[in-house]
Amino acid sequence: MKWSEISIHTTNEAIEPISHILHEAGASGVVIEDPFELTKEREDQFGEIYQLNPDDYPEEGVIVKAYLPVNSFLGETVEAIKESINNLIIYDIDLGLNQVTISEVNEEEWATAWKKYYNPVKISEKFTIVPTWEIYEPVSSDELIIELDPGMAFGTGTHPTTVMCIQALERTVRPGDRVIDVGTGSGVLSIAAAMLGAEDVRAYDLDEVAVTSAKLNIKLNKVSKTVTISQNNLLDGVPEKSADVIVANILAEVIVRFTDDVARCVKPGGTFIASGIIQQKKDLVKEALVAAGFDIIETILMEDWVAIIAKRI
Ligand SMILES: C[S@@+](CC[C@H](N)C(=O)[O-])C[C@H]1O[C@@H](n2cnc3c(N)ncnc32)[C@H](O)[C@@H]1O
Repeated sequence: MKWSEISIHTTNEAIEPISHILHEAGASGVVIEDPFELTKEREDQFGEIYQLNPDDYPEEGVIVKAYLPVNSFLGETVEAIKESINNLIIYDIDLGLNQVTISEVNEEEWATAWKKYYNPVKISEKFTIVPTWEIYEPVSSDELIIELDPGMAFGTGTHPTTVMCIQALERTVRPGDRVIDVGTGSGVLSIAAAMLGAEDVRAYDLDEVAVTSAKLNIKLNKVSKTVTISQNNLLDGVPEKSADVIVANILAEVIVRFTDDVARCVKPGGTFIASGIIQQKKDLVKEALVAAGFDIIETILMEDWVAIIAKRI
């Protein structure tokens, strides 16, 4: 397996939570480079004094390093790590410089390096995800094919959090439904909803890169008549009771912050599909959903991730 090195220049205070985030993201092990180590005198096992190379250490703060497996969703893993680290500000943790770098390949090469690990993959009963640069012959006539080039946006369609959303959409969306996709990334969930017969799909993302990527993919999959993409913060400004189904593959911390808004925007009897939740945060999200007026219908697990299907009372 190939590994990519991720380094985060941060503070002593953030070592513990960042190490935790890296472990949760599947890092093989975490190394801390703290300049304090340079001031200690060390003896090796033969009694000789040895010195560390100061070039390996930052002048200020610490560097937390870890290795991540190179696979088709490496880009998504790195984006999720960055997002989780940025979220630590909510807990008043000083992140210092908060510089995240990926080594071995530079950022530009890295944006395309994952492509060779990204192949056509059947991710649910109906859907197969096909990268735009691959030639794919459908296996059956009722197979639904989503062609994707996520670029730098999250959403190759193969990440467990996305796969669970697509499987849940497949069981939930009925022809004629109005669907809202919060945090659309590459647009993959909106495309799936449109292909399942939704009449109107609104896709929102805060990130401009995601909006551009989603627009391209919507066009590519010929669902522009059904899907509208806008740059928007969560459900800000969305009219009440405007959706039969709302789907959000976003972090647990973000989901709990906007469950009341989801309850406002979904019709009574409508469905909320929440994903991007790590196992440990499952109960936190369930409690927030129940408090906002939802019944929990189903909890789906895939690897360390959880998706929750909830119905508006
Ligand atoms: C985990 S990705 C999911 C992408 C895609 N929906 C999927 O399932 O593969 C989360 C997306 O949410 C977006 N996002 C994060 N915070 C947001 C916010 N406050 N409002 C809208 N979008 C947000 C990110 O830019 C990112 O594209």
